[in-house]
Amino acid sequence: MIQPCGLVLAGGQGARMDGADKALLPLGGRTLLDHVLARLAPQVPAIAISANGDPARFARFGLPVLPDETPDRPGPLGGILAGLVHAQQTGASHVLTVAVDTPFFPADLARHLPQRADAPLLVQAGDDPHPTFGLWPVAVASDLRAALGDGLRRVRQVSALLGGGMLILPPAEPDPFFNINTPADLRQAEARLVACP
Ligand SMILES: Nc1nc2c(ncn2[C@@H]2O[C@H](COP(=O)(O)OP(=O)(O)OP(=O)(O)O)[C@@H](O)[C@H]2O)c(=O)[nH]1
Repeated sequence: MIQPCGLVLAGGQGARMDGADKALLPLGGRTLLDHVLARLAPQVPAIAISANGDPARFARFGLPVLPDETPDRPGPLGGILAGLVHAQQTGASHVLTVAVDTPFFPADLARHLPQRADAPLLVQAGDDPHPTFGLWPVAVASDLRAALGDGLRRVRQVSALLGGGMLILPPAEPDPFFNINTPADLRQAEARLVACP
């Protein structure tokens, strides 16, 4: 059975959130990163945080903070590549990525992982793809680096290039993959927490 290293994608510009560091935004008295780590920790043997900038802001979490491998090219792929390099160094075979702005993601996500995966598998719930959630074999690190060097930026595009597929989950209500991009999304998430604490 695959025992992936968990990787929280926590970089980005937060442009739709007025430039806020989304990982540290408060939701129900805890940060988004607290929520996501609490969901992920029971599902994987180890976790790292993927983000550029000063790692000291995440010091209290006591986890490795990985700068993007390609900081000059924004987007999750540079973070995923950093996660693959880190996982390789720790002896893990795969990385399971989750997005810090998606605090209600399934608490049983890892239960849906296959017995083996030689190419990336991106999560899809029903008909909706969620490419920041995925299972990546560390063996694709050099091909991913090459794809980034060729200027590719979209997770789905690169996954397809690497022979990847989809990890299909059943759709659920309320949507576990509701993600927080704007102040209005954050208010909606607060209301959801109040309705189902
Ligand atoms: N490590 C890393 N993660 C990223 C980067 N860009 C986005 N992410 C993460 O990928 C997920 C989806 O990010 P988006 O909402 O598309 O982008 P964003 O930059 O956070 O927000 P916007 O600027 O409003 O688009 C979030 O979990 C982000 O933290 C990046 O350059 N590096």
